[in-house]
Amino acid sequence: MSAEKNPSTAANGGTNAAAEGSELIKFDNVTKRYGSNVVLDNLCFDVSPGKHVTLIGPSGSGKTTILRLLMTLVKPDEGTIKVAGEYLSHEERNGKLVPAGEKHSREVRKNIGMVFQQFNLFPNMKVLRNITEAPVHVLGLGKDEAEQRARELLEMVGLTDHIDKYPTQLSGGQQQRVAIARALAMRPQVLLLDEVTSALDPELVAGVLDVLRDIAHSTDITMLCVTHEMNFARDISDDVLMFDAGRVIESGAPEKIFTDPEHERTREFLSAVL
Ligand SMILES: Nc1ncnc2c1ncn2[C@@H]1O[C@H](COP(=O)(O)OP(=O)(O)OP(=O)(O)O)[C@@H](O)[C@H]1O
Repeated sequence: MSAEKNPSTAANGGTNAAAEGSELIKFDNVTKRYGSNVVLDNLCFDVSPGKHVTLIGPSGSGKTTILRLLMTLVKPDEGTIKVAGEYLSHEERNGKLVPAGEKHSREVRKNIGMVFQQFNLFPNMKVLRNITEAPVHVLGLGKDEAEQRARELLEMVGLTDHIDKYPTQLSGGQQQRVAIARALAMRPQVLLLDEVTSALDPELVAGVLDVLRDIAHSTDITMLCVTHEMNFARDISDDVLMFDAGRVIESGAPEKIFTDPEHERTREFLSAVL
C-alpha cells in the first residue's frame, strides 16, 4: 500500500478508507461546546499508529480541547472518539452506545500519556518516585522493575544525576524532562504534548525539544502535539493539522503546510508566527 493511498491522517471529511480500522486515534463527528461557544465543530480526523501529528492554529481554535477530550478531562457533546479500537467516552451495552463509566474510560486511557505545560510533578516526591508511582500503583509493576525502567528513562532524558532530587531543586526544563519520562514510564501507545515548552525560560526550551525530537525519531510512539514551535513541528511531524474555529481547515505533510499552504487563514497564521 503506497503512502499516498494510506495517509496517516485524514481530517474533516477526508477519506481514509484504506486505513479504516487500523487507526490508533479516531475522532468521528466530534462536537464540543462550552455554553453557546462551539469549540469543536463536527470534527473528524484519525491518526495511524506510530505517526507524529501536530496541531497548529490560532489561540482558541480548539487544539488543547482535543487533548483534553483524549484525557477524558472533558466529554464530547456529540460524536465519538476511539483509541486503539475502543470507544473512549462511550461504551457498548446491549448493542447500544452509552456514556462510558469511569472504569471503562480509565482502561482506554491507559494507552495515552500526556505532558502538560506546567509539568504537574508531585512536589513531595523525589524524581525517581515521581516516575515509578503510576507504574507501581496503576500498572501493578514491581518496585524493582519500575525503578529500572525509570533509570533507563532518566538516562534517555539526560537526568541520571538528578534521581534523588525533589522537583523544586530542578530547573523548569529539567522538571519538564522528568514529566516526559514519567509519561513514558506508563508505556503509552500515544503521547500527547500540550505546549510543553511554553512555561519555560527561553534558554531551556531547546533541551526539552531535543529530548522530544530524539523520542520521536528513535521510538515507535504515536505523538499528538500542540505547539507554537514551528521548527520543531516541521522536524517531527508526519502530518500537520491547521485548526481554525474548531475545524481542520487544512492538513498535510509539514513541507507542504509550511512552504505552500493552500488556505489563506493558514498563510496568515504562519506569517504571524514564523
Ligand atoms: N473550561 C472552559 N470553559 C469555557 N470555555 C472554555 C473552557 N476551556 C476552553 N474554553 C474555550 O474553548 C475555546 C478553545 O480553547 P482551546 O484551549 O482548545 O484552544 P487552543 O486552540 O488550544 O488555544 P491556545 O493556543 O490559546 O491554547 C476557547 O474559546 C476557550 O476560551
